Amino acid sequence: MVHQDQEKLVQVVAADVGLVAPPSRYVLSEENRPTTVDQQAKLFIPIVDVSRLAMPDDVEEAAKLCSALQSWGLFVVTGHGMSKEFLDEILEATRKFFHLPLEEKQKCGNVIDGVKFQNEGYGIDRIDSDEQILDWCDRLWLQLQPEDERRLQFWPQNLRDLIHEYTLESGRVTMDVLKAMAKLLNQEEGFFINMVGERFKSYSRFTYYPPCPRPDLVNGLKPHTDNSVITLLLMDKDIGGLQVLKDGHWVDVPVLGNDLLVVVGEGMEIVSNAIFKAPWHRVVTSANKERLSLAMFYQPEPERIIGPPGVLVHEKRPAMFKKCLVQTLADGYWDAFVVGDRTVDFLNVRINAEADAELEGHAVVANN
Ligand SMILES: O=C(O)CCC(=O)C(=O)O
Ligand SMILES: [Fe+2]
Repeated sequence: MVHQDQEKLVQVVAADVGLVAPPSRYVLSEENRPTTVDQQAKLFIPIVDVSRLAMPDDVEEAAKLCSALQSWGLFVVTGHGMSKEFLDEILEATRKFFHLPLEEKQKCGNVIDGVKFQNEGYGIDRIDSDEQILDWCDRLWLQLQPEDERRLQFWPQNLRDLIHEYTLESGRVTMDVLKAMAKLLNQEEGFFINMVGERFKSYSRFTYYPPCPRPDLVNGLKPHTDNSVITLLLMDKDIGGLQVLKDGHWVDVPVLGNDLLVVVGEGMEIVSNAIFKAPWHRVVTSANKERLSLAMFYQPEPERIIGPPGVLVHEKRPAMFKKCLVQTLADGYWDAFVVGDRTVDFLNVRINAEADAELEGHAVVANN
């Protein structure tokens, strides 16, 4: 059975004209409210031109990538080769989908026959208990790759061709980033790509954040790290909301226009032996504007066992994680997400946490 509130769309809750405050199910306890931000740091969010990363002699761009990954775990991507028109079309089609009548959207619903919850499809994230504080967002979650495993019945008609094309384009950008990250570690460019395997999985999460009468009381999306090797994020061009935790302070990620954002996921943290770290991030809402985002998550083949590779393990940097089946990480992610934990901690995959803390800022990377 699913939780009784599992089919309660936030968009429907938010549409109540008399609503002056969110229902208690969404209200965070005082200490967890998203009220404090570091106003200065956002000016320093790193920017990397992916088209330059492919140039073997572009030492400057590789150095920027290196510093971005080590200090933030995310960076703004320019030079990705996707046109403004194409990205606008995706965002517009996404907006159109979320503005469809509820019955239309529910044709892609993620609660099957009122009794079974699944990740794939349109709805809200999984509810496990009455105590769980819910996020102020609805989302459409789709599996994109491998292509022969797509379940098109969950793909909205108006988005199908666009999603297909965007999968190809964002896959290209992701592979370029993975190649450049491998080179930073003095490995050949296929190092991470081979680790994810040919039949790697990719998923999209289209998230819709309705306006909230009291943004100070709720999470648009709770603090989390991503279940991916890397995530490629396309965000609303009109309004910000994403925040990243940097050195213990929440920092606003600015509106990026046509630029994308790469976020390191926990999978990368494991396969880089914690040289690259997955940042905590969250989304805050606005009182008068809706917001959209589209995240693409890349994960290794589910039957693979991943762990820190031998070449990145040595006396000074012992293995920071146990070996783990990718499918176990993927399943554990949702249990961890519900309680606001990281998967590697929730599943006890982390070892050598102390060694990791000591090595902070002393990662071994190439200086080419
Ligand atoms: O809405 C956003 O900007 C971020 C979404 C996100 O973090 C996610 O989908 O994992
Ligand atoms: Fe995320």
